[in-house]
Amino acid sequence: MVMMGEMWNLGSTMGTLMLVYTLFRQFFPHHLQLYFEKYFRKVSGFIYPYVEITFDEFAGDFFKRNEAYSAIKSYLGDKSSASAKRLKANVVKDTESVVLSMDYNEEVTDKFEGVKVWWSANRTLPSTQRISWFSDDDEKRSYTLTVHKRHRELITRSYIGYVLKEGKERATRNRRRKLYSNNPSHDWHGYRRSKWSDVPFEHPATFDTLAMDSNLKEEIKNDLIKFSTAKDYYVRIGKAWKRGYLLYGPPGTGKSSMIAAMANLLDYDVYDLELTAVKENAELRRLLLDTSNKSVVVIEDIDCSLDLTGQRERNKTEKDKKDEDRSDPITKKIKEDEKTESKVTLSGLLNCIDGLWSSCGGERIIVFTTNYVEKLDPALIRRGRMDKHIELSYCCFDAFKVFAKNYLEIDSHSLFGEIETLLGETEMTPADVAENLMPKSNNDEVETCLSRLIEALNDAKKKKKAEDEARLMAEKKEEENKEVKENGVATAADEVKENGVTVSH
Ligand SMILES: Nc1ncnc2c1ncn2[C@@H]1O[C@H](COP(=O)(O)OP(=O)(O)OP(=O)(O)O)[C@@H](O)[C@H]1O
Repeated sequence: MVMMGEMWNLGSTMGTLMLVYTLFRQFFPHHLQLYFEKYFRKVSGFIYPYVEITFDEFAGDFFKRNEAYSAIKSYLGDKSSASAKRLKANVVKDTESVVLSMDYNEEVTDKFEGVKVWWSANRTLPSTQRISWFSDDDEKRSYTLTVHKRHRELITRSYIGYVLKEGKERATRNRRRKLYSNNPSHDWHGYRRSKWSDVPFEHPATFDTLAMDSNLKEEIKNDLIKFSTAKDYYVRIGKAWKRGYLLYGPPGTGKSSMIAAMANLLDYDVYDLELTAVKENAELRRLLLDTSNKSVVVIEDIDCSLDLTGQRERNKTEKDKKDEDRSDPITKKIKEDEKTESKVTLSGLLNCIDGLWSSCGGERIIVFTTNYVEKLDPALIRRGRMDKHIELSYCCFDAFKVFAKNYLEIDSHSLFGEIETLLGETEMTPADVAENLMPKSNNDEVETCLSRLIEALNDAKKKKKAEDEARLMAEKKEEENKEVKENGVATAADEVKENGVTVSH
């Protein structure tokens, strides 16, 4: 009877425990499970050892490390949503899809061919932490994979490869293109380091919206498409899979728009490199190495950056000087750093480009733009470095037709003839043509817009005529002065000859 009572007690205790466990599982299923598993692993680890494999963001081969880390991040992001249900989601392209990522200190489980593995995301902050508004440059991130020792072979041989492949595919599917720019930031010690920061790349320009000569447009499009699909070709001829474009022409002729159209056509990221914000060649190299495959690296107004005179000393006001005196040592260091001249040199830039181009695996395009091509050092733009030189010039009739189609939705109009003639006689940039064509109010009819453009073109024509006349006058005057001078000298010389007098000037 007593035995029965004891068994009953034991049974009811077990039953209660089971009930509590089930309720716990019901309300905190994931956390509880992971909690038990984690401690079970720790305890049983003495008998059945587990192995841990760590994937650091900045470890190993320079080009591969980021790729592997990113692939794991993207793979685990989806797993995290499935198991942890604690989502850190970024909405991509107006909720078309979401990109998920794993939280730090979160643990995610996965199964591969019946073998269970545990992943955790870790973050190590620098040892000397302080409250600062500076970026967290020294932060180290990694993923750790834990698996039972007896499955080590399977995991290292097959599973990791599978994760990297899957992760890359997911990342490509969820890819959200970015526009990177290099901003000077400061590490924990106050030293300046230029680093990339990004925003979503959403420039709407495409080759359809680009107003330019249609043959040239086709040629550039074909060139880009050929390049982007020519991996095998580049391998065969033993050259790095890179292409350089030099875009030149007056301001407002569409150089920036063309870069956006290129990136949109190829689905590439854009890195807008501000050379004057780069302190030295080593930093430039680091920035360039830190660009991803499938990217367009842009250096705008290369003529202005390439004197590489970042050495534009700011005129200090009295207030600046006082503030400087009062500031703490680190702020002082930052201010001194800001004043430091950019030591990037032409040869440094060329070495970086050529070095980067020959050592990176993936496809990259580099674009230089300038308003003054004649100012550039030939070494910088020689073929092989800048493979294609593209002149973007004043608006031609072909370009105008693109604007008319896009802005006014017309292919022809009775005023087109007049516009064609005027465009041939003037030099108006596409930016100005676009501005005149754009309807200024809801009541603006097509005819109003075209007439406004005709008026602007007529004004530009008159202005050009006046300028041409003034130039001719100036040239004529100069010619006359020259003649007078020459004649004067000749007369004086004749007189000297005749009188036998030597005149010294
Ligand atoms: N060829 C073009 N096709 C379509 N739009 C153009 C073109 N050229 C200029 N535009 C329009 O004019 C504006 C200025 O053009 P954009 O910035 O591309 O010129 P840019 O040559 O890069 O000028 P800058 O040398 O001053 O940087 C853009 O907003 C764009 O809409």
